[in-house]
Amino acid sequence: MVLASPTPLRNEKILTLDIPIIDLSAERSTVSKLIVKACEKFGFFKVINHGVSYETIVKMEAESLNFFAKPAIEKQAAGPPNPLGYGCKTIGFNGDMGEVEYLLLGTDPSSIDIKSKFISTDPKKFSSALSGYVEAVRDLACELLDLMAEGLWVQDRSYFSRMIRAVDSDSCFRLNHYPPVITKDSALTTRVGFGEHSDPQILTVLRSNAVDGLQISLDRDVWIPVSPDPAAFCVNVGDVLQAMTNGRFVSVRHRALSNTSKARMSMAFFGAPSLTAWVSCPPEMVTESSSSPSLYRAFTWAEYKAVAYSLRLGDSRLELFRNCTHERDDTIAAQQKVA
Ligand SMILES: C=C1C[C@]23C[C@@]1(O)CC[C@H]2[C@@]12CC[C@H](O)[C@@](C)(C(=O)O1)[C@H]2[C@@H]3C(=O)O
Ligand SMILES: O=C(O)CCC(=O)C(=O)O
Ligand SMILES: [Fe+2]
Repeated sequence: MVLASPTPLRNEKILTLDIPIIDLSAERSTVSKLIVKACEKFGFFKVINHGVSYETIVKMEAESLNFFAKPAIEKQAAGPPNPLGYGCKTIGFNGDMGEVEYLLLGTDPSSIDIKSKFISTDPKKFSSALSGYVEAVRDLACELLDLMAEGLWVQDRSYFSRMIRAVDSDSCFRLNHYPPVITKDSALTTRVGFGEHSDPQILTVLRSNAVDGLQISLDRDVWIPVSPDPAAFCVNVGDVLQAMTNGRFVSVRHRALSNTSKARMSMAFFGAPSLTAWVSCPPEMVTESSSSPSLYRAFTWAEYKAVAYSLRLGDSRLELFRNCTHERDDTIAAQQKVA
């Protein structure tokens, strides 16, 4: 397997080891065990033979390419990202910046139809490509969540997937475009496209073109490049799934660096609960005795989302929901010091 070897940023180490690749056409109980292992160890894995058709993917990719190729003034008509819409370089509302432009979109049919008018000169074509893609990756996300429930011996197999399937689920979709970094002396430079963060939702399903840039961090200042594979989906555990598995699955910090010569494009589906849904563990994940006490207090997705949006991209938010008050107070104090 060919592994990406980008230039490390200052004081950082790069580890060349790839995340697990899981073949979804293999035997179900084997697949579910492998997924659980990957979510515990890396919080990330790739899936192949995932069942999403090539046609669905290329249609969406073509729409994304068309949009980002437009003149800046036309792209701005789909902005600003408050929080949905087109954004360039600014990420969120608290001063984060990156070498990226993006479109953040809702996944419900009415929001897709409304926004498409500002995105494409053929809104029907855009909204059909987007709804087809979103439906396919949502189904994939739900299938993966059911496999996780099976691997964790959670009796209610749709405990996790039901949240994403809800008609009022707050799932969203993001198209990212990282333009090539052009320097006068054509020297090799690495820039941060999308800074270090964890995803707040349940599960992220990401597909990128063949340009590298995605990296994950299991230890501070140590980065593992994820080699790009346009035929696979890269899947990662979000904060809410970490909470719902009582910390067994890890929501791992990741970032995207921009490559010097080629543009990276990624498309990410973030599967989320509905705003009013309560986030809590299935009974199998918690024991009253000391072996697995409940690590996080129950919260609604609306509450968690509000906290996420009030913080910086790289802030640790799930810590603020821990049942152990001392650690939580320490995190708040440390974050207030930095701000
Ligand atoms: C700085 C921020 C951008 C973000 C909202 C936040 O306040 C913290 C989480 C960020 C993130 C990361 C994953 C997704 O790309 C995203 C859409 C999300 O739900 O949380 C972004 C948010 C964003 O870009 O608005
Ligand atoms: O572009 C990528 O590969 C990463 C994007 C990402 O992490 C995000 O959109 O949350
Ligand atoms: Fe992310």
